[in-house]
Amino acid sequence: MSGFGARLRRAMDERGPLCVGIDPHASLLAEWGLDDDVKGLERFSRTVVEAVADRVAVLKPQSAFFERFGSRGVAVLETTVAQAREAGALVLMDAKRGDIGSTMAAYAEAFLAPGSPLFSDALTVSPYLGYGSLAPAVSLARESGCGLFVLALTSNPEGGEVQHAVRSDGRNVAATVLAHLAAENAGEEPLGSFGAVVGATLGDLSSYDLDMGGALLAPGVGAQGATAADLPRVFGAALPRVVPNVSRGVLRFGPDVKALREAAERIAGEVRDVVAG
Ligand SMILES: O=c1ccn([C@@H]2O[C@H](COP(=O)(O)O)[C@@H](O)[C@H]2O)c(=O)[nH]1
Repeated sequence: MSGFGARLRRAMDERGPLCVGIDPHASLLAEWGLDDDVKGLERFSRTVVEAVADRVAVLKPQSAFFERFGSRGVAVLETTVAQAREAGALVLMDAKRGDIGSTMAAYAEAFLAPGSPLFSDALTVSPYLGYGSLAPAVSLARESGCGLFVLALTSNPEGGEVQHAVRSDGRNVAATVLAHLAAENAGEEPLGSFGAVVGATLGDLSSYDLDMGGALLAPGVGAQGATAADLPRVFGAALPRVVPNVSRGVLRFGPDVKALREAAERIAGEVRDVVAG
């Protein structure tokens, strides 16, 4: 199996760069006419996989919405990951794990060790216990051919108080995370396996060096107010490495499989157009 960066590049080239989120909010379950229980969760997730897993590059289950139901919700998450991978999508597990190194090693095994029930192509992680605390996840990802997406500049307005904080060397925290990622990806072609999460909602990011060799997961398109048309202004020359994420902006069209598919294809088309210039 080739490394995650190479697989992601291939998927983006073949299918377009869109990532669709599987976020079974209680409000969406209700809108879909489903009960807010494990059966509703299972039906919701299976429907999203059926609608888009054979056509988008990446599916991103949001672990929180599955964990909400305890072990039975996590069992649905396991099945969802397996079904999505089987249908040909790369699965990015959005669990935003981050802890001291020894505990981080266990989180990494949960999601990135081949054969683990939640084995995924990539995992979102938080560097806010110090970038070095992620080392066990970086090394297991390398061994397993998986990827990481490290929170750098998140899409929420509260993120700036931590991420824009300026260090004693004059560089801010987010720029430091991006510099660590550039080092991880050095020499990896055509795309490094260590991506950054950078919100599509953030406006002009030209003061940051986004040329860090990996993909930029860009949440915020749709329900958080960003559009495909914003992407060139936000990401500039890094645009060909951007993987925009849309969750509610697609999911609100369910439960009809055709309507979900059309919504994803419409946004994928808009993204393709802006990337093509
Ligand atoms: O900075 C971040 C990091 C992660 N997310 C996650 O992406 C989706 C966004 O969902 P929408 O419905 O498209 O708003 C969700 O799972 C978040 O936890 C993010 O929004 N921002």
